[in-house]
Amino acid sequence: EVFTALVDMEDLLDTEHVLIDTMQNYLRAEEQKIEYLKRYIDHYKEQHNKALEDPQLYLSNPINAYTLVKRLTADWSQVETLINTNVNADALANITYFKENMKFPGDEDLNGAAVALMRLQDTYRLDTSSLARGELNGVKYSAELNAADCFELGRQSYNNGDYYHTQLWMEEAESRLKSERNRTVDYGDILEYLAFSIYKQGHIAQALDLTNKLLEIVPSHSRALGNRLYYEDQLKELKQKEPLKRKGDDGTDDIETNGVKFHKPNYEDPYGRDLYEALCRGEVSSPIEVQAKLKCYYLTKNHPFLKIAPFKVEEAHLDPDLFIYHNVIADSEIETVKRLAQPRFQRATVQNSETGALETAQYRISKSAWLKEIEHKHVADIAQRVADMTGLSMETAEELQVVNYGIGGHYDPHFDFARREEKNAFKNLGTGNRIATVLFYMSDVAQGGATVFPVVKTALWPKKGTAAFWYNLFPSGDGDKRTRHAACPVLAGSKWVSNKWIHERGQEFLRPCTKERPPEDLTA
Ligand SMILES: O=C(O)CCC(=O)C(=O)O
Ligand SMILES: [Fe+2]
Repeated sequence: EVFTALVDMEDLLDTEHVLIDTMQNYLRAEEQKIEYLKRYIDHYKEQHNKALEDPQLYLSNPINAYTLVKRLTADWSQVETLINTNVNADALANITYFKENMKFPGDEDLNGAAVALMRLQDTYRLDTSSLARGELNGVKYSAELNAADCFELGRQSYNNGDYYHTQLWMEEAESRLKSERNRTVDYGDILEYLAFSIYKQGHIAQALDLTNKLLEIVPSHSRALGNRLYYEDQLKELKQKEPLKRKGDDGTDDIETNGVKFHKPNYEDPYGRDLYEALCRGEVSSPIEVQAKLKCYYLTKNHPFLKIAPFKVEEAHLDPDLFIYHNVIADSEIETVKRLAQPRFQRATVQNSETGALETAQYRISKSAWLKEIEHKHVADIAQRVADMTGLSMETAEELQVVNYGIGGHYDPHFDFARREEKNAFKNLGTGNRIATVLFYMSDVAQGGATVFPVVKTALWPKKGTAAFWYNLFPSGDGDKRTRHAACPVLAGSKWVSNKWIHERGQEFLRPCTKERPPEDLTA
């Protein structure tokens, strides 16, 4: 699939270019064919009308007698040949060839791109109409969506069983359709999807109203007729039951009405979705007393060279410590890393915590590749810099991972270390767990794409050339649950990062371990 990384999408523009050319050539050939046929018919008509003025006189002329026969034999066979010429055969052959030889998105891509849009809509609370106008948080980026585009987004959501977004997008399609002079989609189709998605969310009376509206337009619509009876029956049944049921007294925050859940956001649960999304929107931060203790400083230890060119370090959180290093990767290094990684990009995988197998998942959408130090001086320099930044040994560190996130690309909250109960691949490496993470930001991101730490309510915003650094483990070797973090969906722009995962072995003297165990509720 191509939608998972923005760089791969660039190839699609080449594909589109070729398709436009093909279409244009085809159209030109069709037009020429029509042009020839028109010329023949003009000629036929002219001669025919002349003959009709005085048929006998016309035919008494041997030339005319001859041309009449010719028109109906030789000329006519040329007309037939022309009519039979398949100008589209060439075009079709071309298209088949391109489909095999160029990068073409498939249904999976269309679905992935639609799901990504829905994720953005939810995370960033984008209102459907603004999105349809091509606006993201008040910034206009693109052309508008027409009714058919909105309808397709609704249809994709419907196929995914996501009736909430089906309703939003079908309603948008309906409102857009009203102002379209050349209607791009059938109103009846919209109503049908709308009615069913509303029914699926538990609003039977409303679904019935919409179905009746559809039947006013298409009285013989057989599915609608069937649905009307069904909805009427359901309503009768429901009337006999208790109409309202309130949940929420049992400790959950969801209120239920006729089987439909209304969600009341909870920004206090560090493992909940609401806090994560609020952090992505930049609406939540750590308490002001916590922020007041944060400092910026120059780091000069770890390497003699740092006395001359120290690292600029900014504390983003203390205990657990999260550091930002400014200007630690050069543009030229970034270019090298991107250039080497891109041809090797694979859809990023995650480890199944039960089986230990690597697999793709909806909760991590990006493309990634791994680079070895021997491949390029710049890759080796970056590893050395990580050693200088952290004071840790790179002996057992993983290769440099390079990542690009596409439309709505993200990585849901996770730990970088392997938890106690996890079957993990690190065991076989014999290098211990991932003691620390260094994450380089290799691009600015226009909107979205923060790295967020819900437990400590901290968001790091990507800035090209900076890097984040934190320890995943306590000195005891226990995983620090407070380091749980996520990559928020990219709303606009392209996000490139690379990371170096540093392992335990080799750090015994650099970060001595302690026997003292942290409290049980902070470890995993
Ligand atoms: O891209 C980011 O901001 C974070 C990525 C991350 O957490 C990871 O790759 O483990
Ligand atoms: Fe991570």
